[in-house]
Amino acid sequence: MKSLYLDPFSGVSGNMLLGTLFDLGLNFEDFKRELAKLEVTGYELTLTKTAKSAIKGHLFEVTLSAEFKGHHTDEGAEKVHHHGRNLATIESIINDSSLSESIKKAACAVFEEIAKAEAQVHGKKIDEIHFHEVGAIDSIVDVVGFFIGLELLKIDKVICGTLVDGTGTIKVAHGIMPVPVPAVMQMRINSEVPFRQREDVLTELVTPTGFGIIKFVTDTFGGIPDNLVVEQVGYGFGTRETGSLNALRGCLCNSLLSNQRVVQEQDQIMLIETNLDDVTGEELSDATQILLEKGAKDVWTEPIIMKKGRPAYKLCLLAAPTKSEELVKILFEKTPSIGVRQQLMNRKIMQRSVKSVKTRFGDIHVKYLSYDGFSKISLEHDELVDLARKNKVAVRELRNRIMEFVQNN
Ligand SMILES: O=C([S-])c1cc(C(=O)S)c[n+]([C@@H]2O[C@H](COP(=O)(O)O)[C@@H](O)[C@H]2O)c1
Ligand code: NI
Repeated sequence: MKSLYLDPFSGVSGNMLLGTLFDLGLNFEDFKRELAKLEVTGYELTLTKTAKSAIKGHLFEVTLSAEFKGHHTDEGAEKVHHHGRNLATIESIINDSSLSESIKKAACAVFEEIAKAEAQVHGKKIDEIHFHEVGAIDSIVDVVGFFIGLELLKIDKVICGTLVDGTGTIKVAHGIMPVPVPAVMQMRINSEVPFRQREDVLTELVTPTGFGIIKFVTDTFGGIPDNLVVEQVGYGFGTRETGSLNALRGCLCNSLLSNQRVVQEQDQIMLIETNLDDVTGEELSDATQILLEKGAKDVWTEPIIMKKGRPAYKLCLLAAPTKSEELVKILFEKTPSIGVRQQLMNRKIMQRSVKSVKTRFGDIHVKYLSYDGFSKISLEHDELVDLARKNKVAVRELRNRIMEFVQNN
């Protein structure tokens, strides 16, 4: 399970997102080959490996080819909105391509989000919003390109920290706009995207394209979860001069499972419990999901009968003691609970190391476990199920075959 952690300490834009993916190893040639499936012409891509504030990273830029440059002028707002490509045109360019269905769906959803915001801001209908020539090509490359990048890098999940914008105003083709720019402010309505502004940076750090992508693609907002190991760090530069490092930092993370080695045979764990007689099934499921995402080692519910014969649930979770405060807060926020019980427990655990093993059915993570002279192995179940499906074999049979292979090699 590969996750991309984004740290937008200096905001986010389409080219910063792509620069970051290139710095994390996205291959430029593979990227261009995939992007060509859009069959859009009139642009050139530049990827520069450079350093800013002595930090090395990648700068990704989209420029219009000479024949298109001639047509672009600094038009007024009305003209900008009546020339170029509207949402429907952009969606048909994407949907008529031979890109994967998931890229098409994701890119269209982001364009729809941005166009809706622009329509609201400018008081127009969504189909009246036209991305002018530069903006259209640039945005198509950035939005579609980002999802191509995620697919090529085989990223399963995106986690993002707080978006940091500047303050003040910026000058665009049709006037002066406040920062955060209107389309970004519009997309922030009822969104969970964490956002703050730097008073010392008097320009835009979060662009509509950057915000639209982050809002759609992010699975979880917050810090890097405890169960992830950072395996690679990359920087994608922005083009604005901000007076400090203008970059987006990305970290490729893997679940601890991939390179975990636990040597101690005992530790301490916190058991947190709360009894709930007024919770809905929806709230319970939501709370369970969030607690797991935020680092609980396990979360489960037990049916109980409470005072006055009330059928109820006990929501229980196990967590590292250092995580308990954060998780208790989530329990209070996400359920009707007004009190929780905590017990610090001694835990016995098997020593373990995890290795990726190549088998003729495919790669699988194997856990090697030992305790006081006794040892055993176990296979990562989700991967086993995937391999069973791919190889059209029953899970049980595949487990036996892989276990036999691992034990004999
Ligand atoms: O051209 C228009 S209508 C326009 C609207 C807005 C609003 O917020 S509304 C913002 N901008 C600025 O244009 C550039 C390009 O943005 P991308 O997201 O395409 O990179 C950026 O500075 C926007 O804030 C233009
Ligand atoms: Ni606009």
